[in-house]
Amino acid sequence: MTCWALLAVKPPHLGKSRLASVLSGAQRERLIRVMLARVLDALDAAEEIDQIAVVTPATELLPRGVIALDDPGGGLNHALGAGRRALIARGADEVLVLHADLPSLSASEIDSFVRQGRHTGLALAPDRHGHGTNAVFLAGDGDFSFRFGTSSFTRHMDEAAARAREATVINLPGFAMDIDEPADLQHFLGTEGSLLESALGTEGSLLESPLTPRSSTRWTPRPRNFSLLHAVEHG
Ligand SMILES: Nc1nc2c(ncn2[C@@H]2O[C@H](COP(=O)(O)OP(=O)(O)OP(=O)(O)O)[C@@H](O)[C@H]2O)c(=O)[nH]1
Ligand SMILES: O=C(O)[C@H](O)COP(=O)(O)O
Repeated sequence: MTCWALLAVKPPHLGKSRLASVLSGAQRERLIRVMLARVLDALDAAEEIDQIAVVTPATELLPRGVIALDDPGGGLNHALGAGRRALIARGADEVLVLHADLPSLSASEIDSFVRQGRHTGLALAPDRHGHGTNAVFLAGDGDFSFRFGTSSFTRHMDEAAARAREATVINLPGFAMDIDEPADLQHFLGTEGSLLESALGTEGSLLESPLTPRSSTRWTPRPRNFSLLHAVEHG
């Protein structure tokens, strides 16, 4: 059984536009790079993942050993569909499609997702709101059209039903917490940040002020004891 992970990443200067109200362009690019690196590290450490491929024109983002796939154009769903077919042609028995903006995803969660997904051969990870989809596990080479975009979780469930496939819905914290909107970043800081503060014995200090829109006061991440923000601020 060969399981490939498949991601899609557009050029970083075009990404995370919904965070433009709280992060500068340079900060958004660094956030994209840091989150991608975290996801790739977790995939690398996962026992159930044999290979990793990324559909992207930004091959400079990828560490050695990660396969870059050409982006055929036509948007995310088309890119992932083409990527999955390319992996099946290379011998993949299973493909785990996941997003690159899951900063708290762990190797053990990836293993758990794949193992649970094998029960029905199709698994979906909803985001924490239950609206988006952050990962899709597919066993075999049966057709499945990716439906990322607005209300993608419902649309993926509909796609499963249309294909007469039973979807296993898996809720794991690292798969649920993607960073799309300023509120997601705030939420992430409120969980991971406070955990870190607790470990450092500095409870309460990291979150004393909420994210502030850049239009009024430029939000300056305080990187003191939070590695993700440190990387976003300092590269
Ligand atoms: N290769 C490739 N990746 C894409 C494409 N569209 C989106 N992506 C990637 O798919 C993931 C989800 O995409 P989006 O939610 O549209 O973009 P985002 O950068 O996360 O955020 P916004 O700009 O705020 O929408 C991100 O990793 C994107 O880089 C595409 O056409 N080609
Ligand atoms: O379908 C979705 O859930 C989104 O398009 C996925 O991308 P995002 O969570 O990064 O917006």
